[in-house]
Amino acid sequence: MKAGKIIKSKIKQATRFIPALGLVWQSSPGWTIARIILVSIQGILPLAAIYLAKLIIDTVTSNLRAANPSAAFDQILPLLIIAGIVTIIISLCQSLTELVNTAHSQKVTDYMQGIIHAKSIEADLEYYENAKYHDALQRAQQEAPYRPPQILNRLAEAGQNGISLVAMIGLLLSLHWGIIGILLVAAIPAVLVRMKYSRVMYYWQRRRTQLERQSMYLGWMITADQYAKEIRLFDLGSWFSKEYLKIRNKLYQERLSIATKRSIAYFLAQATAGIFVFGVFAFIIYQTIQGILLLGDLVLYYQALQRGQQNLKALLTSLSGLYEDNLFLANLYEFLDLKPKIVEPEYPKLLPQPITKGIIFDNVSFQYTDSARQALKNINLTIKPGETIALVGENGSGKTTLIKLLCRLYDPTSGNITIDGVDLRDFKIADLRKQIGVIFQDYAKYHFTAAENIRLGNIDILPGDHQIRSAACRSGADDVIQRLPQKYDTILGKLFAQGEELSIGQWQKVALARAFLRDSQVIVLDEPTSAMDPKAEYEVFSRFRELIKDQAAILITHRLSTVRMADRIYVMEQGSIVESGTHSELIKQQGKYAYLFETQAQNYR
Ligand SMILES: Nc1ncnc2c1ncn2[C@@H]1O[C@H](COP(=O)(O)OP(=O)(O)OP(=O)(O)O)[C@@H](O)[C@H]1O
Repeated sequence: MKAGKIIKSKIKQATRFIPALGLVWQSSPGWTIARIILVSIQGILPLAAIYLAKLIIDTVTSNLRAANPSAAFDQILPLLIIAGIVTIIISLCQSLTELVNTAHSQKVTDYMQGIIHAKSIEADLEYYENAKYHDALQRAQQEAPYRPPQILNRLAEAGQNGISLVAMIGLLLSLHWGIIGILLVAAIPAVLVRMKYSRVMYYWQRRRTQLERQSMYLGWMITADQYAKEIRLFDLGSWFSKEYLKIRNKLYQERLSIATKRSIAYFLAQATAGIFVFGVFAFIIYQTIQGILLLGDLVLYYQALQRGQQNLKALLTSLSGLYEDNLFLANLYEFLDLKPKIVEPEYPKLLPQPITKGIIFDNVSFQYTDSARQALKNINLTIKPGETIALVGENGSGKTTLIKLLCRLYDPTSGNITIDGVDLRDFKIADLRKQIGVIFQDYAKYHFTAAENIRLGNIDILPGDHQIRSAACRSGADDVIQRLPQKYDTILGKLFAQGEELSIGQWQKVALARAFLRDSQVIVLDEPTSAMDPKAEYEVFSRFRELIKDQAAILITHRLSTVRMADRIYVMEQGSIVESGTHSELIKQQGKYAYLFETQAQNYR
């Protein structure tokens, strides 16, 4: 049983390249066929060229002292014409190959990128917070664009060289059977060297992915706009650059050491092969001098030997390259085989519209993978339809984590979350997320137009829809946008031409408009006004109920003055809810909330 499993997994490993060919085919069937046809023609035509050369030389030799030279030339002329045509076709195929390869490569690259994008979108948020995922993604991105088409090329080359080789072997067998053995023995050491160093490189690359990523990270920081201010003010540029070079140098030394050993081993293998082949050359020349072979035969065998050796070398190179590709394809499949833990239910239930009883957290606990502590402990919490609740608590107390669970970015480790009595895990993920409009404190800044920035909150509405402006009016973003040169058509951020940079508070107003646009039953705002000026913040919170219409709302904020209007306030501490009630109830309790509120209020007196 165990042996059977091992054999099965070995076969799976050895045939990894087959699905990769499927990917190449799917990327562009037309270009794939064109590539195969060209490669096949290029495999056969050189044989024809050699054979024509032999025919021409033999005809010339037999007519050397012909009585009628022009008749002899007439005999040779058709052969010359055919040889010329073959040469032209070979050149044509070479040019077409360049064209086909350029077009096909782009198709495959884009197709593979599409697959990686789809997988990245499907992946759980947890993966993005995990270094191993980033390693796998980096390796997959390295291999995806070129390994699959390379496999196709290698197979085609192997086929091409295989065809030529069979013909050459046929020829050389008529000379001496031992020559084939010599050719094989001569070529094998180089193949073994190549296979060995493919493995060494593969495992080295896997070990070093993280270091490669660290260097990329440093390189990115040096060039990214987010870091430009601090790098200049703290004078970090040269230090980052030095760290970057230190890592690159380490990688360079290690890679060079492997490459040097590989070159030496490869040279020794090739030199051995060369000595064998020269022995065979000597044998052919000796036979010709002895008069056993004709001059045409000498040329034929000489070329057949040379070509045969080249073909065999190329064939074995393709096969060992295939071995290498097969090995490195594991990097791609490792990424493509990642399975999301947040899965769709087999029989999804309809999400209630409207929600009547509410959302209930029932004894929910949660621990991040690889973390020693529980981020949430026995959370019990209710959000009734149309109600506004507030979560307050110190940094790291678990507020954002609670929201991540509500949106099923993670599932609870124990306990459950229900909507009208149905577990969140029983709804289609998209249906659930459609009903929750969330803006996290690290909201996205899209370098698109202002209108698109808001519309991304609900891409089901049309680009020119009046709801975009009305959401902007509710968040205070309209005033900002009206002052931009192209108003709602102005590109935000400085990444693209004619882009206009906003202040942090202005970006936040745009993000808030995105949340208002979402046609959801629940709105979750994680520090929605942290960067806004007091006037803007006042405008949002004094009209909050009106702004969110009949949505249920969850507010996370450290500014306790803004949570007074909440129907219920939950105070969190180290993953637990330690107090809950209305503002006045909590003030009366004289507990944690009252203390925090008093402390903040004192600062304003
Ligand atoms: N992806 C993660 N992996 C592991 N631990 C995490 C992860 N995200 C957060 N944590 C930990 O979980 C705890 C709760 O974090 P959370 O972000 O929910 O806090 P918060 O109350 O929202 O804090 P803040 O007020 O600073 O936004 C913290 O101790 C944090 O270190």
